Amino acid sequence: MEPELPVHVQSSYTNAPSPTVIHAPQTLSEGDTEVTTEHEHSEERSLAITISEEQLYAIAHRLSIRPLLGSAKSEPSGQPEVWADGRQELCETLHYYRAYQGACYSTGGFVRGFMFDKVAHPRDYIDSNVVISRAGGGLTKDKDSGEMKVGRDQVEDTVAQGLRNCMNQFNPVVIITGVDNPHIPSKPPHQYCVLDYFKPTHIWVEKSGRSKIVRYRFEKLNTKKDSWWSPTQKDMTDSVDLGSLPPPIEKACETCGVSSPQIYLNGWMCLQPACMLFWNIIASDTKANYEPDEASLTYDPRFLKQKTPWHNDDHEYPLVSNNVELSGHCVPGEDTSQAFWLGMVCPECGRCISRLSWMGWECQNPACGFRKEPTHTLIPAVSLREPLWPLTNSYPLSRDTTVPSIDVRVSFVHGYRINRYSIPGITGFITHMIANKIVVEESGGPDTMFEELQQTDIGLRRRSMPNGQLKGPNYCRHFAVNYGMPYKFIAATASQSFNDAARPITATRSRLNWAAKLLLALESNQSVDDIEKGWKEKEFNEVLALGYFEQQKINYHDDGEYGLGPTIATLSLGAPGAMRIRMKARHYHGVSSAGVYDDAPPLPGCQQYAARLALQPSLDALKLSDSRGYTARRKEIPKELKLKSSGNAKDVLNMLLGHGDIVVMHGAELQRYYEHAVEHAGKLRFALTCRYIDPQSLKEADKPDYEVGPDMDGYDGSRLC
Ligand SMILES: O=C(O)CCC(=O)C(=O)O
Repeated sequence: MEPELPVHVQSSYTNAPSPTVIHAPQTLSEGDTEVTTEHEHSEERSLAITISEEQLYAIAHRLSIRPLLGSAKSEPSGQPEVWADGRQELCETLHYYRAYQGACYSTGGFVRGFMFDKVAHPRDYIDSNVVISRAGGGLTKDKDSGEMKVGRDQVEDTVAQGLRNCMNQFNPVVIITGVDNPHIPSKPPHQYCVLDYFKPTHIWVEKSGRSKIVRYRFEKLNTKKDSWWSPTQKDMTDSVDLGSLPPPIEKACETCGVSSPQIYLNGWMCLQPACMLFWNIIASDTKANYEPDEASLTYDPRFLKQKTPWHNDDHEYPLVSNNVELSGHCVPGEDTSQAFWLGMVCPECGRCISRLSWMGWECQNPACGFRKEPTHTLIPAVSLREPLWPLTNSYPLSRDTTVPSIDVRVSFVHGYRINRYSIPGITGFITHMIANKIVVEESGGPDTMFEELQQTDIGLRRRSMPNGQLKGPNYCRHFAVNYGMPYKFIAATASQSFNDAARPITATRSRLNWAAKLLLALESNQSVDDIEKGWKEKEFNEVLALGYFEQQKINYHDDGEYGLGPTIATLSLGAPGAMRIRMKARHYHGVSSAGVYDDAPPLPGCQQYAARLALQPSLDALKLSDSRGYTARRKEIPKELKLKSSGNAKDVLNMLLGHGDIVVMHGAELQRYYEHAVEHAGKLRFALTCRYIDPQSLKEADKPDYEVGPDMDGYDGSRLC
């Protein structure tokens, strides 16, 4: 049976300090004795509102009717001003929601935004103006039903404290709904839709099953504005205006003396979790106390529909973040600052758009063609000079730091200081070639390359990560483009031919071929010419160019994919980057995430090195003689040696990569056991890395449809003395 359409209960009882106009709810008769409130205003008729319990139940019933739920929900009456199809684009774009995980985003002690999606509590509630939700966390999967159930007691945490700060200081928070939110009254048109600013009004503790849960109530800040999410086919929840009913009952507990509001019509309960009477109703006749039957709990409409006055009621705060407007002055670094790679809200369709292209934003909504390409102001290479570390024609000073076990050998060749590092237990080396003034100012060298890369579109884009954990598309943070042999680096990168490449790409290939030969010659006490022949056969045939705006970085990774040559070289251009090297967690701890001992030989510097080294021969022997015993032993060792599997190894080497510096890593073991990460503190940096990729290692489908010819640039460092 279709529910009867409600009579609208209109306007405006509030507990506001300002004079209040009361209109009696038309459905309610006067003269009942249950609840009576009196309000006066000089020009309004003084009126006593009385509501019987029966009438309250009738209203509560209407408020709880949701005629259409699930896929049958009605369309929303409006469209969200801001929306997103993925979590990353949402969090990169909105200043009030940067929580990649979890429901709440808070910063500096204040909650800024909440996302309510699939995981909801049955007593959660959303209408056009009020949201009631359970605090996040503490849910576990029920073994039988597979449903998420409350598994442990919740207590007020930092989120609740952040909400209390908002309540005390009148900071509204933004609420966002996910498409799977079961309580949103209409069908959200997109994966994530921003509702509006809300006032947190109440935080309290209840019981659900055997556990305590923390709950929040929010009220829309600007009730004059239409709520786009109210359904076109009106439901009953909006039949009562906020503040049109008498205020909720508030009572002090006989036992603990603390006051609590009445949330449910079933009866008043003390909401102090430490009180003996917590979550107990006291029967009016017998005075016996009892816990309510959860299924029968019915919101008290006076609690639900109260209006909480705030000084900034009905104020408008922006839902759109980051307009990314340039100042109008030509400021180097302005258009590569953080704001210029964060997302922007499409001014045409409201979608949060991540900046995926080096050139600018392109709205990914197929129905919208919006693009924005800010003008780039050149960052001159001379502006990279650091006054406290003057660049001279002498051999540069080093700013690299290591742990004591790392061996460093220093030499000075062709205008570079060459810091050669070796790591105990690892065959191979890491070399940092630190450029002096002659190197960076060489004609066509680093200074020119840095400026050319800013003036040419080399095809840099943020690449998608197919195995990302976030809902919707996932992208690397930095921009990348690959030239020459195709290389799958974290994310698949469409490659381009050297034939069409901008000069800095081919010049880098040639310079890094020379640098690698130089270092290998130094290693083996040979001349570069001696090295030449062997090298030429497997010279670098790929350049991966990475571009980083302010605050973009590359996290720890290795370059040890199948088919790569043993030598990898990177030219760093622009802002100085910090390259950090550490042992991979698996080798450091010696334990897989499943708690099984990793049988790779231990390396100096790992957890329990001596003990692990001592047991290695017997483990190796067991592996050959008794595979069952070997498997069992690998499960025992972590407990026996008390190996922890959490956390990461400390960095063993930290190199400060200046403009024009080169890093060469040589040796497969280095990539197998160690990983590296780079971040920089400036406005713009490029890293151009060369590898040899064995064409035979590529699947037929991955082979390029162009020829990757030899390095013809012939750079030989001869202009560097
Ligand atoms: O210098 C950089 O930015 C890092 C380059 C890098 O690690 C890589 O291309 O694998």
